[in-house]
Amino acid sequence: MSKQTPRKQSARKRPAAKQATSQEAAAQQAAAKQADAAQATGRKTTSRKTPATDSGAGSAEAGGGRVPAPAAAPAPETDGSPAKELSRRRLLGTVGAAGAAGLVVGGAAGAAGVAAAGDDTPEALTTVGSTGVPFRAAGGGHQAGITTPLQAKGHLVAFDLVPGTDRKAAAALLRRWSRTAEELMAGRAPDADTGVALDAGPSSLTVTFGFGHSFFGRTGLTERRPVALDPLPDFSADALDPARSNGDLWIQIGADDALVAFHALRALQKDAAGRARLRWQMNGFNRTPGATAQPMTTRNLMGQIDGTNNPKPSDRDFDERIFVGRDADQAWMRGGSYAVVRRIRMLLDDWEKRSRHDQEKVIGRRKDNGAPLTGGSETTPMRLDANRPDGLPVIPANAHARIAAPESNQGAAMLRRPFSYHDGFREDGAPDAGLLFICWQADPLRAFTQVQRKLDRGDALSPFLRHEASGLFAVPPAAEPGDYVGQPLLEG
Ligand SMILES: C=CC1=C(C)c2cc3[nH]c(cc4nc(cc5[nH]c(cc1n2)c(C)c5CCC(=O)O)C(CCC(=O)O)=C4C)c(C)c3C=C
Ligand SMILES: [Fe+2]
Repeated sequence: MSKQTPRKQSARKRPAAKQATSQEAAAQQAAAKQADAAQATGRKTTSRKTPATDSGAGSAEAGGGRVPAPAAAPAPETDGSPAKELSRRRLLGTVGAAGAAGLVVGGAAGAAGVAAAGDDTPEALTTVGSTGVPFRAAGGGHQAGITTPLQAKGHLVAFDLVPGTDRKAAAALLRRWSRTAEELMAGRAPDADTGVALDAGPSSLTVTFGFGHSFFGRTGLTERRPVALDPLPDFSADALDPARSNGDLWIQIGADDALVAFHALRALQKDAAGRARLRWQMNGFNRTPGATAQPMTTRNLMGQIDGTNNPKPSDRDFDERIFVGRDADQAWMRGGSYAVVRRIRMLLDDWEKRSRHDQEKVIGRRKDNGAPLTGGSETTPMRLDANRPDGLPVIPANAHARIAAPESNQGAAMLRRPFSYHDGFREDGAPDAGLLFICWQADPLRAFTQVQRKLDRGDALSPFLRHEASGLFAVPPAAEPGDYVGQPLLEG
């Protein structure tokens, strides 16, 4: 990894003499300067309003998309073409993606903030908070949270319907959840708000809804259950906890602010009262946008750059691989995707005892910059056929990246969009930490199951992992204007 440049601290310091001014004057001065800085950078000055006071501007359909970066300078490694730049930034988890929007916007805002503030006013360091993602998409568009850049904080939560919740009651729940998600993603407070996120903007919040296999039996919709939701097979390395696996309904929440993410989790849980009961919940995190000197692919808790060879939205076959096509057996899933969720604990005590050289052979890529062991940079394709002078492959035969690659799996590909997790320490002192592995695909049998079967037969990474929980969810397309998520299933 390239060395990071030291962060600028200047805008945060206040000279002692100025601190002595009256609180009121200081507050007025700060407000005026923040308004100036916000005007200069195009940021919203306040963003979270109660529905009663909000005029409706900024609703998800009407401009609730990403707040554009003022004169967004292209990130350093761009190839310049606007289309490629857009797909590069939109691409989650890959170079320039996870924090791209935040970093570019933040960079511009930070610079303007320092210039406008002089040296006595605390300024927002970035505009991460003002970035919004639309909830709705017309014409069978995808739900947010699939191709959205990775966020810094995530919650995964599964619910089971309570006895007596029939199809009609389930529909009412999805309608209520959709309304709440739309409000929150636009930076507005939902009904009976707790106030937890009052001062924050939408912070790239996404709320993504999915249906589990058991949902269909409970609601009398078994004929509408897609074949692709058939349970995943058992794998030899599984040590799954059924209580933390599957579920009737699944929600993925992601945001670049922990309070915004928790606020959404709590609001959605309260919405479910009387209709669905929490089954399991997991908390995850990723790099904070702007934490690295330049946008780069995130790292996992083993220290590897993780997400490099994800399919890219600019790939010819991206949609076909990741999203359900027009010929799907269930029309309500067209434009949707299937999420496989695995809680994978990392045996970090064992892993960290290995030399960097050994760790690199386990993956087949360098740890510092993610480049394949066959050379080049992170984005250089792996040369799986390259041999060392002694005739052995440069990328070992059991290297994780070799075994998982589409070339080794009849072209199978999935979009990996994980969160790391850390739930304290186990009795033996080992961290209870790892990856909330989430992957998206049009057909789980041909993507996740195909690849996991292969890994399960003995890739070099598996001895350092324990799969502890699992779920498979059908994630329908985004709600059309006026609809709620899953309406074509529940009312079709
Ligand atoms: C069944 C699918 C996969 C599981 C489960 C999985 C777990 C897992 N992976 C890493 C770390 C890395 N994986 C990398 C690449 C990679 N992994 C999968 C699939 C699964 N990984 C695929 C399809 C690929 C891409 C292969 C390719 O086309 O080259 C890498 C290399 C960098 C990258 O491309 O992302 C790392 C590192 C961990 C730590 C883990 C479980 C905790
Ligand atoms: Fe992997």
